[in-house]
Amino acid sequence: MTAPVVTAENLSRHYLVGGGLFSKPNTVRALAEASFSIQPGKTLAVVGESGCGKSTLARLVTLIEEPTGGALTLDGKAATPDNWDSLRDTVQIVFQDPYGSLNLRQRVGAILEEPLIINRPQMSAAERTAKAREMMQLVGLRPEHYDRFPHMFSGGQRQRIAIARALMLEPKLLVLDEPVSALDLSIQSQVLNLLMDLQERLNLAYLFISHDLSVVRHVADDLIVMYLGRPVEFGSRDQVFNTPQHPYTKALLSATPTTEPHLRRERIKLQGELPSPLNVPDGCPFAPRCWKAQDVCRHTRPELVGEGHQTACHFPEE
Ligand SMILES: Nc1ncnc2c1ncn2[C@@H]1O[C@H](COP(=O)(O)OP(=O)(O)OP(=O)(O)O)[C@@H](O)[C@H]1O
Repeated sequence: MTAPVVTAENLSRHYLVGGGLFSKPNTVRALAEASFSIQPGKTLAVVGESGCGKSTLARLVTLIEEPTGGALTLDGKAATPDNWDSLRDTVQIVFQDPYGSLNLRQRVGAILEEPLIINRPQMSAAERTAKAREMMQLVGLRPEHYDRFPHMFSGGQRQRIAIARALMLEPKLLVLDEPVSALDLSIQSQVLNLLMDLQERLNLAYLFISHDLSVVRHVADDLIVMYLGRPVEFGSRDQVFNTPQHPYTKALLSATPTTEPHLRRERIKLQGELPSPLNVPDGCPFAPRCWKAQDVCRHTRPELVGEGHQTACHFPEE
């Protein structure tokens, strides 16, 4: 088995908010104890409702923020702030909104070449241009697009520019943070197909963050389901979609439209609101909304257990 491109062990991030002269700050537990690894050429999807910690995880893996706990290994090297600069080429990110993530005053050529100017100062202008043109072709942009501005493109094409920019430094891992959520449904599948094609050609590892399980079903090899900053289920795509073990996963899947009869489920309507990450329940974080919850769930937090397919639940589905 080849070495994973990224390994996270109990990766955690909390934030201190509020507080003042006479009051202590509160702790927001944005991400707690996330563990996973991704092999070259494979996709790990992270799913969950808004606020469950997906973007926090993306920021930690792309070395934008430091974890407050746990360890991250990129390309076989422990990632600590001391060596972040040497690891930045390994991982790049594509954001949800290509309009917001591209500099609208720059032409496509300049957008693509900027990472090389910063990170490959030894490269000549001609080499940078050649690389930009190569990446444009790889993502399906035409040569004449090199001199155009982002506002002259459709949403799908802008996301192609963002993907090309992310590939300029030849990363081994792409963090895709809701990469198709802002696109029309008809364009989503084009961009997803492009991403899958690039993965195969370049043997890229993907950390694919999404709230949309129907998108995830197309792209994921493995899946982490997050709830209130914690992984509650982990498994292969087939394990999680065909035999979900955590009640929260079942509820999410029941709300996902599918054309496959064997995956259709009776709709489970979750009661109550997602609790605040400022006030995470003592026991299982899902207990206040869970129809199976017993006393033990309200007092003892279940660990993620299992061989391969793992669940953090005292009463998992059989
Ligand atoms: N810098 C910060 N300071 C304080 N709290 C934060 C900070 N960043 C994130 N949080 C909180 O951490 C929790 C997780 O946020 P995060 O953005 O990771 O969730 P998410 O799953 O990506 O949600 P969304 O899909 O809405 O972006 C949220 O409750 C958020 O308010």
